[in-house]
Amino acid sequence: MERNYRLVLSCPDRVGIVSMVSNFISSHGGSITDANQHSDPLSGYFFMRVEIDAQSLPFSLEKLREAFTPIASSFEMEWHISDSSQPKKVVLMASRQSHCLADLLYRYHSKELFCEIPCVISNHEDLRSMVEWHGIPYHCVPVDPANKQAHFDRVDELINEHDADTVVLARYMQILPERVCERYQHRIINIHHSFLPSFVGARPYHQAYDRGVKLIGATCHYVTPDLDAGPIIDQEVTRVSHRSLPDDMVRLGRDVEKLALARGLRWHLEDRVLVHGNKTVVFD
Ligand SMILES: Nc1nc2c(c(=O)[nH]1)N[C@@H](CN(C=O)c1ccc(C(=O)N[C@@H](CCC(=O)O)C(=O)O)cc1)CN2
Repeated sequence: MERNYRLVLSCPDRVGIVSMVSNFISSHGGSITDANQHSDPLSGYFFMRVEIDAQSLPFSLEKLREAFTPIASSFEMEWHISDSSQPKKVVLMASRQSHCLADLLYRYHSKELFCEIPCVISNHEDLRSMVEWHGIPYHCVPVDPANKQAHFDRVDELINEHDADTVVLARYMQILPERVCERYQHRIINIHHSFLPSFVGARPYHQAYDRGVKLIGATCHYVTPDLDAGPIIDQEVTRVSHRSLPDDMVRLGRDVEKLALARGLRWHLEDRVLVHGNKTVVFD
């Protein structure tokens, strides 16, 4: 597999950004293998993602970062450069529902998702055997409703111990405290089982049934302290009708939840998601 450096940036829009970035790369003999850009007319912000063939540059990733820093500063860029050959460490979290976790474990096991999964954390024992079949450590951290803090302290400790780049809530059904959300800002991904912003919170399919909707959906989003209100990464919908009872919606919803979560995680792993305010630009 070819090794690329991924330069991702956002900054106030102005003439000359693309020219400056491409000239910087070509001046060092770098070869651009993929490039995306977006200029947002309402925010006046510019977004760019460039893949550079690592072998075409005469220096290391660290030297590339050093050389790019003055250019980034001159354009007031928020930016980062990652190495496609380095897998991100992804801690998965779940509760009792298995479909999203099983789907991600399958995609990992079949090497569809390029990442490391150092462990799975759950507040229930139900999913241990499935996870350990994949050779992945399983940490059951029960929740005491009278002392949820202890659960979150242990979760935070485990995430830190495993040096996670990313945390995925695969139908994990506890509301994370603000300090955890802030520590891993834009690195905790959740799958909400509704087409947000409709039906925030618990039991969205029952809310959808009561409302008589003709579409149900799932939303993959970054987690913020405000429940199910974080930047949306991806969504998927499917049709329902008056014949669909809540259990039918739960069954139909599983497929769209899996699809939206897997797509959203892949784009995150490939550094294709840029966050600006409470929205995203996704260079898919
Ligand atoms: N800080 C955040 N935490 C979580 C988010 C989020 O956006 N911000 N998303 C949820 C996932 N979720 C829906 O997708 C969700 C999870 C849990 C609940 C809820 O009401 N949980 C109850 C306890 C339920 C139980 O014990 O079985 C609660 O926490 O009091 C609503 C929506 C994940 N976390």
